[in-house]
Amino acid sequence: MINIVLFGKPGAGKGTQAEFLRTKYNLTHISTGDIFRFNIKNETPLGKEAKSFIDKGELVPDALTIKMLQDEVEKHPGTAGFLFDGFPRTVAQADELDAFIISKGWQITATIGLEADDDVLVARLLERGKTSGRADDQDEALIRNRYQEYNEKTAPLIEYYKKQGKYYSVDGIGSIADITERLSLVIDKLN
Ligand SMILES: Nc1ncnc2c1ncn2[C@@H]1O[C@H](COP(=O)(O)OP(=O)(O)O)[C@@H](O)[C@H]1O
Repeated sequence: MINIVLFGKPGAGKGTQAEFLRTKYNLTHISTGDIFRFNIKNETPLGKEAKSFIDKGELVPDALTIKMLQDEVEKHPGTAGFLFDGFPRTVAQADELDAFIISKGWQITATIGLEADDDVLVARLLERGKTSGRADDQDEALIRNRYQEYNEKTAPLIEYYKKQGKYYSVDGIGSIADITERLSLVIDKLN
């Protein structure tokens, strides 16, 4: 069992890289952003609740997000491991994830942060917004708000995982293939 948290600011490339890593290491990919978007599209009660926060560039409240994550994990018994993408995003979520994973007799193997400058990332998001249909990528004010949320609530997780000796940083600037290679180098050394 190998459980990896893919970490990074909005636009850092988590989703793109998760696609490759999922296949390469046979992991179950859980993207909280994708699950929220799926629920919003299908107008489920969870989607309706999450939408009001996402539309403002705010984080969805912890209780809702944590419950959703746990439900998703429970859907995959017998998996070789999980690739968490977009979760945890707050210290409370990280605490809950630790407790939940430990209650299953597992552990978080590593947190890998994809690092890049804000200017590069904002440009990437605006570019993505032209084709993704994601409203939160089309408005620079919303993007800035997501960075503020990141800086206040998510950035402290770097120290959180460093203290546990589980934080690995990877340069997120370069070709997609180069970055996959950098991530693979980290993952291959874990076992
Ligand atoms: N773990 C989480 N906790 C709270 N809100 C979340 C979480 N994951 C996703 N969201 C919400 O869904 C939005 C989109 O998520 P995601 O696609 O992962 O974003 P990004 O491209 O900004 O990294 C976030 O801006 C946030 O509102």
